[in-house]
Amino acid sequence: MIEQQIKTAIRDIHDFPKPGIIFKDITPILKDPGLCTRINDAFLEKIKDMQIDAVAGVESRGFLFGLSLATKLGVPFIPVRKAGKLPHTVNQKVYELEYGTATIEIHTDAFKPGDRILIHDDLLATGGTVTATSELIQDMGGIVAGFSFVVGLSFLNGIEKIAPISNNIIVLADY
Ligand SMILES: O=P(O)(O)OC[C@H]1O[C@H](OP(=O)(O)OP(=O)(O)O)[C@H](O)[C@@H]1O
Ligand SMILES: Nc1ncnc2[nH]cnc12
Repeated sequence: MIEQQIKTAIRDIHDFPKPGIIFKDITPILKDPGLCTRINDAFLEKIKDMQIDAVAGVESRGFLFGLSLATKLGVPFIPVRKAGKLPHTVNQKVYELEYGTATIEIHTDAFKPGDRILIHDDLLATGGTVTATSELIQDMGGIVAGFSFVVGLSFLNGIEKIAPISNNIIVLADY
């Protein structure tokens, strides 16, 4: 089963990037092309009835499967980047982190108003990053069609945070 295969591949790194955090390292997945293909296929099977016009992937680990999903679906990929990285004109959203704030940006011409967008990231923790992404997409006239994650940390209640935005939430491996 795909969930078990993902969990077997992922390694826990204790106290990274700071004391007390157990970091879910997905890089062993990337060394296994067969597993990457099965992850893509699992997403595609769950996404197929969502009528997606574009996939938005969140920097940086959201780019890994986000682009391959968009390519397989035959739709555009939208890079959602941290402030100052995108070269063309941008719209931006400032959001709260555990301490301080962060800013994400999307190119102003990344999609059309009314487009149905799947937001993809490698991991759902508190849901702060994808909530800010959703708000930015909605401010720009897009519709959040759903979310997809390789990993979910359900003890951080991210699903409760994002469910009011869209109930189409795909998590392949839940902790
Ligand atoms: O649900 P949240 O609490 O918002 O946390 C999840 C986000 O945190 C990680 O990204 P990070 O900021 O570490 O950046 P990276 O992908 O560039 O490593 C992860 O890839 C998600 O984007
Ligand atoms: N525990 C964790 N492991 C990997 N990425 C994360 N992003 C936020 N929390 C994380």
